[in-house]
Amino acid sequence: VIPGWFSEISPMWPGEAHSLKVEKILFQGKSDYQNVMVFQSATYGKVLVLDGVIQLTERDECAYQEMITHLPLCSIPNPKKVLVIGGGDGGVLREVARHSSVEQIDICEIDKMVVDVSKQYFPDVAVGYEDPRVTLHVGDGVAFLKAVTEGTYDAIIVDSSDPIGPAQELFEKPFFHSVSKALRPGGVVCTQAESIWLHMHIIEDIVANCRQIFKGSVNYAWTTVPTYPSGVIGFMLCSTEGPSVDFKHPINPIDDDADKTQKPLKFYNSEIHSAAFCLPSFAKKVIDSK
Ligand SMILES: NCCCCCc1nc2ccccc2[nH]1
Repeated sequence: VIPGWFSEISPMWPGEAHSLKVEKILFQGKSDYQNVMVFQSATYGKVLVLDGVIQLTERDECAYQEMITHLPLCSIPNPKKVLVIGGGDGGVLREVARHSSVEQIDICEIDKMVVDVSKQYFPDVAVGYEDPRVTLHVGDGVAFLKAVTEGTYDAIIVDSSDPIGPAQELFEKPFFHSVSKALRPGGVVCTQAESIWLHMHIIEDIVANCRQIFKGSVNYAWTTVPTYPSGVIGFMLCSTEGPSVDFKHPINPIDDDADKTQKPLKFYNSEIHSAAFCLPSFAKKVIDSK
């Protein structure tokens, strides 16, 4: 360990580790589910770390939060009821709130400490909780979805950490099945779907499961997030049988929809929406063949 530096060492990305220069450790705790740490970095603002894995930094969180939210919500007309699984930092809530058609935002986060730490150290991210449409459920997303009435939601966003730890079940087939049942016909789901450089096997399994369960569209998109391993992270976009969804061409462009009281978008726009679905050949070969 180099003094003054945090290195993201994990068996999920063997032989490599992204490092950030640490100015000051601001919080360290252990919840019922994971170790939670916040530190002030030298160049990426404050950083949230769960079990040694970087979850967000103030400097680049906009890329991930905006893409995971607007890729699904800009692909359907008038989303009204939205569910967020995970995402305890509140950043996805902040982005969902930009859509004036949305009437109800439910969030189910398993770890209360993540919510409390985000509100204390990342106010510009946790601002999402202030929207009156938001209801927070602290609990396991798997159990929450089992209790949801069929066809309730227009969109579900699964903002999970990685498959090692509390989020493991959110990458498995039964969970995708319960997501499908909770969505209306032509409803959409967007999940955190790892890195094409590091996790092609995980992605292969997710795509195969999604194609079996979601009878609408199934697409993989990706974006750049400098502080995630390999500097990229992907998203699984799926729709249920019903009114067709073309994820690659946004029909509900947020560019002008943005609510004036909120800060402008830093990353997402309709061009980068379409570009996100362009894949390198090694990934296309696996994803399009499943
Ligand atoms: N190794 C890539 C990890 C991606 C993590 C995405 C993410 N960031 C989060 C912050 C708080 C709660 C859930 C979260 N999920």
